[in-house]
Amino acid sequence: MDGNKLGGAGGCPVMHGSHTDLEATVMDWWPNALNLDILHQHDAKTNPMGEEFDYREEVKTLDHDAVKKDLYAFMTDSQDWWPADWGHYGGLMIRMAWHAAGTYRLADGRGGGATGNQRFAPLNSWPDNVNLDKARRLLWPIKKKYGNKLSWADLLILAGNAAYESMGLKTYGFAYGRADIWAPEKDVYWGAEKEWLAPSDSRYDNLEDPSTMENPLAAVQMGLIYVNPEGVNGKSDPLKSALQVRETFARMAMDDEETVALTAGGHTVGKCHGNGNADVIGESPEGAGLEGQGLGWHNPTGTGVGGDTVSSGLEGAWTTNPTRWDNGYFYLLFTYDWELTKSPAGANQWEPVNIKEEDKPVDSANPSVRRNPIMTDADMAMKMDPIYREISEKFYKNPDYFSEVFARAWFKLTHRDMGPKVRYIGPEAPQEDLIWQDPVPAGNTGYDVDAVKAKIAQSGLSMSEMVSTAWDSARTYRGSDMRGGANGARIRLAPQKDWDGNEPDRLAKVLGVLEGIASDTGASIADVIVLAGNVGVEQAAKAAGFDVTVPFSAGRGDATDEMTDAPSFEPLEPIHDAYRNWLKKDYAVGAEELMLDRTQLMGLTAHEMTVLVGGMRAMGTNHGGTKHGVFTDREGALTTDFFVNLTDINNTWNPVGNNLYEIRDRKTDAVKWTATRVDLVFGSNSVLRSYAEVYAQDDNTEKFVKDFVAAWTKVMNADRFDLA
Ligand code: HEM
Repeated sequence: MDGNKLGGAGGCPVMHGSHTDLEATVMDWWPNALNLDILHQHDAKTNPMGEEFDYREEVKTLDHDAVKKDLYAFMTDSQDWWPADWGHYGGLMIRMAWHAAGTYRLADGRGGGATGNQRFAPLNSWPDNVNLDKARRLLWPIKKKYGNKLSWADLLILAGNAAYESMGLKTYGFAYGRADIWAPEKDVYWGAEKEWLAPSDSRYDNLEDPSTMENPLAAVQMGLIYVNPEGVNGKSDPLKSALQVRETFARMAMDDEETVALTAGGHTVGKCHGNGNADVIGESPEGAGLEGQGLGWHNPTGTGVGGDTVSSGLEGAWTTNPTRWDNGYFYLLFTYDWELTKSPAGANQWEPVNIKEEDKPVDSANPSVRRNPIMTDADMAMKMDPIYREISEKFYKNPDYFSEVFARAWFKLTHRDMGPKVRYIGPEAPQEDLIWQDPVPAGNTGYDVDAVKAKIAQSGLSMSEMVSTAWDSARTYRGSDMRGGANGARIRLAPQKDWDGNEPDRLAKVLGVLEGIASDTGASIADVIVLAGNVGVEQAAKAAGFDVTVPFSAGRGDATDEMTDAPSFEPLEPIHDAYRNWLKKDYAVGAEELMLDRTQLMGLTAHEMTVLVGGMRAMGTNHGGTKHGVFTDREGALTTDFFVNLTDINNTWNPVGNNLYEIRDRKTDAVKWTATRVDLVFGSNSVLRSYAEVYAQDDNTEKFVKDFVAAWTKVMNADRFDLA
């Protein structure tokens, strides 16, 4: 091994000559291995605050009024090292907040502004985030002043809100509660390209049809937040841009009206920066030298800042008064014809024909000069696409309506990934129920839990029916945007009730019984579903010789169809745990990756996933009505048989097609059981096998039952933010 691989022959005792191998990981040698690391990111070891620190409690002691006052003053306190355009940092702060929130995508709930991930790679160095490093650094004195009481994640969004307010918009509200992460995320898939801004083509089956973009991606090119401002693959054509804008915003759960409001409202203030040569700009923060101290994109030409700034490469403001919230965007868009031109940096942009001198904005650094306003290709789409045009005209005619729609869409953009309203903290958190928050009414807590459990036990439902229904109800939860879960009992409603993976006929029968018990006892259906699962688990533990009571807290509520934005629940369908693939008989190679992905979204560790799968197999709760994967002759007992049989050296494992395996006795060749591909991963992957071995050991059955009950309880309560 080359002992100097980390940096040559310098005298630094810490890094040079280190024997730590930072380059070749297991994943590099065996790229098809399961990357369990995604389950263990944001480990306590990366967190400098320690486990006792609870940001969500700490932020309640923050002096909100003082922070707001400081932020308003900050907006017009221009610093020489990065001067504010027109003496106002509003545009820059809003772009920063939008880029923090705008990475959110509905398909997997990942991305978004709830973690402060913009501080880390790759986002801190994305080509689309050029010079947002300056925006965050400008905010450092405020962050420093309020310290642990104010996370970066909250501050980035709050700064965007304060910027709008200081320019005259009445915002819809703001909620605190975004705890910072302390290391780059490992689980977010941003695309397979190895080159920044590689052409869009590889992301789409058909570039002409934006709906064919690879899921869960939402941005059209690697390193962009959404679409290319110069047009599809940099080729100007507003109608084609419109199609991409529509698809990418839909993937963030925004409809056409919200999309027009956001684009127009975003570009009502601030400007594009491209007054120079984009080719000479230095490395991004992650690649820049130590002397950059975390800042990148050094611009060696002119002053390199202020009027000489190069960010996107486009140059100019969209409106006549770019530091004021007004209707100027639509005024200019509709008053003038626009022609395609080039910015000083050579980027495509649109400029007005024969614009009146007084409609031109003044130069951002020199108020004695007026400059042409500009539009990006996406802005032109707001006028050229017939659907967008109709909405734009409506906004143009009714500025108050525009302001109202924008304020709500901005709130949704910046809060959607925070989960239910009960998680909002602070005096500006709006009280109104909004459908995208997945509202659930408070549930009854004053009923007799033991009486409900007794009725369930006597109902004639099988253990498998009880456990499967509770699991199916809870497993939609994902920690990436805190949606789904057992609360609300949305498994009774479309679309969940019709998902193949929920076996609609069985589900309807089980729900019929459980709904009857709910109405007899006053418990919510959501609670009864979970209690039924708990009864099943307790019975299974008893059959294995253990008396356990699964912890339970009452109070889940029952949502209605009117409270459910059905289309936005579709992405929660559990294809990721491979059940649907299984039912559709295309049980793909790679099902274990899908299971891993789901496990991560549910917030479970590899160890919890192992005990849950082992326990579910022991209880015979397979989906699809099959018996595949039941590794036990004692079905229905919460034993460690899954692990014992999986690790038994007297067994052989033989593929029998469609990713099924027969388990045979090595000596007699008799078939003992059948398993799925996902089951076998727990015996073949070296890490998962090490966990399986723990439970296969003779003395660890009691530990297994205890660990299973803990993991089960975690899943059933993952969405109970009201208990926090
Ligand atoms: C339709 C998709 C969008 C495209 C293609 C787009 C494109 C751009 C580009 C090229 C810039 C110039 C960056 C620079 O050179 O400094 C920019 C700036 C900006 N964008 Fe967007 N944008 C989009 C949507 C939005 C949205 C939804 C918002 C907020 C709601 C927003 C807010 C801003 C702001 C405030 C600036 C000005 C930054 C400054 O003054 O420094 N944009 N945008």
